[in-house]
Amino acid sequence: MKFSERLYENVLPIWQKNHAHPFVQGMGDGSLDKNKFRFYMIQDYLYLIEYAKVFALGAVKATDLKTMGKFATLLDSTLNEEMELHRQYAKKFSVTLEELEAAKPSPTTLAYTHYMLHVSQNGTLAELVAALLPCMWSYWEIGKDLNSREGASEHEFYGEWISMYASEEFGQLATWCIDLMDELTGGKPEVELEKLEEIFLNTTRFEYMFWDMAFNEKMWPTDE
Ligand SMILES: Cc1ncc(CO)c(N)n1
Repeated sequence: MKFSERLYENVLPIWQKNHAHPFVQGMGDGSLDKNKFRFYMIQDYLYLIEYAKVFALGAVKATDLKTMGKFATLLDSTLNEEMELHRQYAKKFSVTLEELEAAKPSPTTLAYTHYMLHVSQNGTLAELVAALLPCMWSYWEIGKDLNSREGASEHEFYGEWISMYASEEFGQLATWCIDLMDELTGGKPEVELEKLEEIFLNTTRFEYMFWDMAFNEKMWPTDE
């Protein structure tokens, strides 16, 4: 069994919870409250600023030019394509770019991005890939799932989100990361694989928490 298949099997129950989450379901059937989506979009923008740095660190840790180039592509597509989607949504909500960048991260956004950056800065390239893989892979799975629903990708508001994450291009980037995970783990001892499994599980858990945070528009409980 490929290591990526083992990772997938391990977290499948959590991914099923992601797909069933009312935030995700609401994007699929178009019923999601736009204020919840607005909250999500701002937090996701802050998330992506930090996430992009993980790709930059991937380029630093890569040991060959091909891998380095691919991380550069991922960095570019995050900053200039994926975040452009968010900027377009922000426009629809009359949120300015200044407001977007000056927004404050929620505890979940802060915890998730700091965990990813901590692993990426202190760990091996395989650990960095284990941390970022659930992000790309689970969004692609959710995108494809929602895209398969009648009319979902044409929805006047959530259609663009669905089309981006279900796209061939996003899928190819996710597939590249899956293959890289398998390449980097070939012949690795079980103790190392278990460490990677735990990192993958942790960011998978954070993915679920991110949907939940957005649905509940959850900031610091101390400010409530
Ligand atoms: C929280 C989160 N995870 C993954 C992605 C996909 O890049 C995203 N945009 N946001």
